[in-house]
Amino acid sequence: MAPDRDDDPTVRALPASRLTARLSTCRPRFSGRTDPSSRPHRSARRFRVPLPANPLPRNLWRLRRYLRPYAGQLVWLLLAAFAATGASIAVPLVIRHAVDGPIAHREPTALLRLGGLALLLGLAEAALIFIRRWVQSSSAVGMESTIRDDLYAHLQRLHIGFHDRWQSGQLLSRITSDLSVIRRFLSFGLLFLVVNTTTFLSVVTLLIALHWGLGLLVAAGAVPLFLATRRFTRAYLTAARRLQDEQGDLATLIEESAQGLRTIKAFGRRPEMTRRFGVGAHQLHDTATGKGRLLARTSAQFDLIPNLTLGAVLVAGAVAVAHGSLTIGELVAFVTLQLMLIWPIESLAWIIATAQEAMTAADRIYEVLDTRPTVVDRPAAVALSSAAGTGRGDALRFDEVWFGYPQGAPVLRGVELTVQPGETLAIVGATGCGKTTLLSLVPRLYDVTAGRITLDGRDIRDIQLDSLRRRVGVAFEEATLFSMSVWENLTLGRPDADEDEVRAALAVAQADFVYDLPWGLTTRIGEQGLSLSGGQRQRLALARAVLGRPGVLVLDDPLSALDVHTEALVEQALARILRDTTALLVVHRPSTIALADRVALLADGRITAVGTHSELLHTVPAYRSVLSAAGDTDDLGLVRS
Ligand SMILES: Nc1ncnc2c1ncn2[C@@H]1O[C@H](COP(=O)(O)OP(=O)(O)OP(=O)(O)O)[C@@H](O)[C@H]1O
Repeated sequence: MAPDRDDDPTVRALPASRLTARLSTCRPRFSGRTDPSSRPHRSARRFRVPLPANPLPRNLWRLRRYLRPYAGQLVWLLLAAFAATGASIAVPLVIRHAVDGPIAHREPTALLRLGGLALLLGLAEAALIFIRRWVQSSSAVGMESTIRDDLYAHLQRLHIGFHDRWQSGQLLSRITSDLSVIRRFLSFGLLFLVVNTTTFLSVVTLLIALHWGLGLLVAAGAVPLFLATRRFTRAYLTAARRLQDEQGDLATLIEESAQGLRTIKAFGRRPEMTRRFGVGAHQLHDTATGKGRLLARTSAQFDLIPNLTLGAVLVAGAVAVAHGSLTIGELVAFVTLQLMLIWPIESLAWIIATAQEAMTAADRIYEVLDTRPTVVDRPAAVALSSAAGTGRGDALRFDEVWFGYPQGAPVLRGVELTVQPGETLAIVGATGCGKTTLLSLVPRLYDVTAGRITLDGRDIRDIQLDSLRRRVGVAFEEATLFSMSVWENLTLGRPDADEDEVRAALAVAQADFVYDLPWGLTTRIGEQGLSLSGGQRQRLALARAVLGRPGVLVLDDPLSALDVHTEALVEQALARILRDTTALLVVHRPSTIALADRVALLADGRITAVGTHSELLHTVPAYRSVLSAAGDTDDLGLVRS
């Protein structure tokens, strides 16, 4: 049975417009950072997982659970496929009877009957192939979408540390092209493997039954096929993997170029990026060509072997007919049956190639699925009673907190800090000292390496994550907005928020501009909110954080992108919110310190001073120097007064 040519990856040309969608993946790669103090660039961290010495389809086999819901359909599919093969095998046997019977004895009525039977068999085969394809498409697509749902849900569960390490282009390609490779194998490759093997065995058995000597000659063709297959599988697995690695690299490059287009253009780096892309694309082209040639070489051997045996059978068959040990009808049937073996043998290289690609694709998918989330609910974790919106606030305490990123020196080294209920505490420190890191620990984006953080006296790891994150409102300096409506962006953490709450949050963040957007709150904002200015994005992110007045607010320099006038207005409104909320603010600009009741100075991974702004200004020289480095003296004067 011939594989559908459309699904043969070596046959189909890849339109350029579908490049990103089809870009495949590589394993996560990590090369370590040369400078541990610098923020790592995600694409620079790479690690390669070497191919196992004896690659086994273990992970592909693990995917069988996704086949289970389609077991009934698969049975029908196989029955239809086997029946179609049976019908096509029966035709040569009918021809044999026709040649040795009605044709030899000139009996037109019997010939007509046998001709009609052959026609019916042909029609039955066509109908069965249609049924097989119909069932095949629905089960394969359903299976693919279930695996995709699971993978996406798992990615959402995984901790931030995982996403720090993995290039998003790699994840994207796993969830798109790797799954397509697996679908292609499960729906076509596997089916053809089963059907073609069965066809081969049944036809060879029939051939031996027709004439054992000639039959064994055909069966002997399997030996060189087996040897060629062994050589091919090993080499192809390596080539397929290399290609997927390079596709992943290129996908990442395209993704980063698209995201950083403004920077690339502003710095006039277009030619350099084009050159880098050219190098990657060229390498990919060479690897793909090498892989294609490997397949072409093996396919040629697979084409040659059945044709050589066919030639040998014709000569030996003619001799057998001459000696009377074979009738002409038997020889015609023998040769017709043998012709049926050509495609199953020729397609073997394609099937093996598809299987190899599916094996590596399954490996890559399980590299993600097998990663366990490390930031999870403890078994006895409790849900917080909903105090959000009551204005009660919670006491937040950092108790001898240590934290370091993997493969880096500790960023926080025994932080001791208490934020009283309803208090606003500002964290000040030199750039890169760990302020954002400290904030990220509160909603448990990362877990502390040692020590503990408590909320109302309870270790935050003993609080259910969902419940903790509902209580803690967060806005980071880089305001991330999604390709959704303004409303959806605002209510991301509070889908149950009503219109009044949204209006109040927008008022606090001075983000009323959203009502002037073409469709108001239903306006869809572009990818990452790019159609909005930096200040507008920041105000929306702030509104999202304060929506529903969370008990704890964690804000990372929330006003940095605002002009002085808007900043003053936001500060006024925010001050009212902060009055009865426990808040931790990272502050870069001295003017924002006015929002805080107290200030803590973070230096060398520790809190080295805590007090009111004026206390620190007068008594801590390091505080003065951090602030004067961050703002002008007017700002300091403003706060001082
Ligand atoms: N995801 C990460 N993986 C590894 N290291 C990181 C990561 N994020 C930050 N770091 C490192 O941790 C240190 C503290 O970074 P952090 O962003 O917390 O500093 P910061 O005080 O907020 O800086 P800034 O004032 O410039 O915003 C830096 O050395 C940084 O390179």
